[in-house]
Amino acid sequence: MTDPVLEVRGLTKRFGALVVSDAIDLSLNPGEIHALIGPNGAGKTTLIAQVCGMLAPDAGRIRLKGQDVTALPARARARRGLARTFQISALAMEDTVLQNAMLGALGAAATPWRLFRPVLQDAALRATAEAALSRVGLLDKAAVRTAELSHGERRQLEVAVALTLKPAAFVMDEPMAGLGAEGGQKMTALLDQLRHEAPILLVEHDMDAVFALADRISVLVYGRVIASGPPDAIRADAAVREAYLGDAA
Ligand SMILES: Nc1ncnc2c1ncn2[C@@H]1O[C@H](COP(=O)(O)OP(=O)(O)OP(=O)(O)O)[C@@H](O)[C@H]1O
Repeated sequence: MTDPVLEVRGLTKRFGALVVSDAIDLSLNPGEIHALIGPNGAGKTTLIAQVCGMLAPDAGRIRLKGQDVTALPARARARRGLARTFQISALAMEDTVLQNAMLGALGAAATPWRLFRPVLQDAALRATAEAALSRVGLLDKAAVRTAELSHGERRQLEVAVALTLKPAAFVMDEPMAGLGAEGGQKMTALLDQLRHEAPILLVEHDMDAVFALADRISVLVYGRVIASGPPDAIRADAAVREAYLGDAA
């Protein structure tokens, strides 16, 4: 069996008496989209925050590419290839699409001497940025000011910036939020392709997208994973239907 790219074992987090992550086990394998679903307040955001290093767990371990990263801050995890998108948008609206992608690529290549060079003339950075833009279908907008992009296009650009980091794993927080039907379809098609670049841990409320995309789904209720498996098994799971999906599945 292939080793998981990302592995969570026994992750536990309490806020006072409230157990928000209750001994959670979770893995992300190469090439897969693993969706994390659950009702509001189930603890998805808190779990993701611990995985990415914004919040320290009370107990448990997190491994990235086999290395224990539990004690590392978010930036160090990002440098090791954990790419989080969508929750925090860091796009510079006055810069062009290409400039945003190049600044992302610069972060990935971060060596201090680069700061003394005219960054935007750096051919290697430019090539990395253009490849990422092409991957998400935005290369024809490279010269456009980011403020002029549609909401959906900005989301595509956020994916491109994450791609310039040459990620080992993506953590995506509600990529479909705020996208209309057309934007949602585009994003679904993009994620479908991206899983081959790096596996995706996907938190998403849009059940159509989740069931269309996920190789595996884990269902979180009151901080516990109550079921984990392929979409068909989750759809048929009596406990999941009762706790969460209702008639939606
Ligand atoms: N800093 C905090 N202090 C105390 N309680 C918190 C804190 N952060 C979150 N919680 C509580 O932990 C629980 C889980 O919240 P979390 O935001 O992780 O759920 P979620 O599944 O992401 O929900 P949603 O789908 O609405 O985003 C909630 O009951 C929330 O009120």
